[in-house]
Amino acid sequence: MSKGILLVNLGSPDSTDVQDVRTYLREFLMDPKVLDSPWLVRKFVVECFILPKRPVNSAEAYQKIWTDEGSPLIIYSKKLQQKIQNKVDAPVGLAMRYKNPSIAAGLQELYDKGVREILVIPLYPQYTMSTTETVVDKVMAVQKKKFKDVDIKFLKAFYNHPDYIKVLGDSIREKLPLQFDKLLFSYHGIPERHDKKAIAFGKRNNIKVETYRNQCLETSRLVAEYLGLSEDQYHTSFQSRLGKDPWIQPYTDQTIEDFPSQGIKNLAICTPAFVADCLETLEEISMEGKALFSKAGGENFTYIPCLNDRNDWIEVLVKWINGWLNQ
Ligand SMILES: C=CC1=C(C)c2cc3[nH]c(cc4nc(cc5[nH]c(cc1n2)c(C)c5CCC(=O)O)C(CCC(=O)O)=C4C)c(C)c3C=C
Ligand SMILES: [Fe+2]
Ligand SMILES: [Fe+2]
Repeated sequence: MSKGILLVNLGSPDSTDVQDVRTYLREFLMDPKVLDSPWLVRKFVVECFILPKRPVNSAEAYQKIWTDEGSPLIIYSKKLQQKIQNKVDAPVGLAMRYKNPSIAAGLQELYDKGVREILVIPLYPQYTMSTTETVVDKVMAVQKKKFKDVDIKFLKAFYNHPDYIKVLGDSIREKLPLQFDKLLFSYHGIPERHDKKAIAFGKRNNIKVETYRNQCLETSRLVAEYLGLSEDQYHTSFQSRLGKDPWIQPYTDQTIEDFPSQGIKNLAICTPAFVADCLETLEEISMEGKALFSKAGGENFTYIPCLNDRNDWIEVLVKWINGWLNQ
């Protein structure tokens, strides 16, 4: 049976127009694995409280990072796909969980090439319901509807995989200034409730489930160990919270604001929940985070880019893919 690969990332709006941002946010936030309240409550909250105003602010934020070629997240994901395609002997597709290119289109393209066995690679190092799980749900729903004769496997979360830790560590070492007071690992946050649900699921099914927060802490610990950093040289925090519910802590914005008063004036920051630079890294951290730090009295702020299309990252993905292709 012919094998193929589907890389899946989160997705971006089709353009920075408010209306395109609104449709993107509607699809994203109506996902029950993202806003996990009952459908009617979710619909009410999204349509009445979020969609009237947020798309205007989000569109403005997207305009700051958008390039002539489009959204950085999509551009880096396409580069990743092309570079991997040049190195593996099987079709490599690309899809986004929200908006375009859709998961249905990605699967269709592979199907049209005769592929009947697919390895889906959710481009998220850490597993949680709003990352890997929603990709699995969507792929399986489309498979059930349109591609019943296709066998699908998923790459596991790789937050602690030695190959990933090595490339992440190397990418950080290359950009880490000689003098820095703290290296901050800032991960996308999630509501605390999502981790509690994961724990409850583990207990019900008598299996060990690592919370998303613990996976993030473990990524930081392993990278720090790889780089030979002591505990007081690095810290972990969580960004991008939405709504009034408690999200996993500590929060990145508060952490950045508090650092200068603790004598941390030279800050380096990396964002390992994202394999590709995107709105959350380029605008929220590299621009807004830097401004917050400087306003609070910080002096030097170094943003360390995501893995994007680095050659060593491509080599790792190619190694994992070949491992599956040669099974
Ligand atoms: C990397 C992991 C991510 C997790 C976990 C995650 C959870 C999560 N996100 C929202 C709400 C929003 N996130 C937004 C942007 C965004 N989120 C991720 C990744 C994760 N999200 C990425 C890569 C991006 C950037 C996309 C891009 O086009 O560059 C946005 C949109 C922007 C905005 O309006 O702020 C929202 C909204 C929730 C509620 C959530 C967990 C429940
Ligand atoms: Fe998000
Ligand atoms: Fe954000």
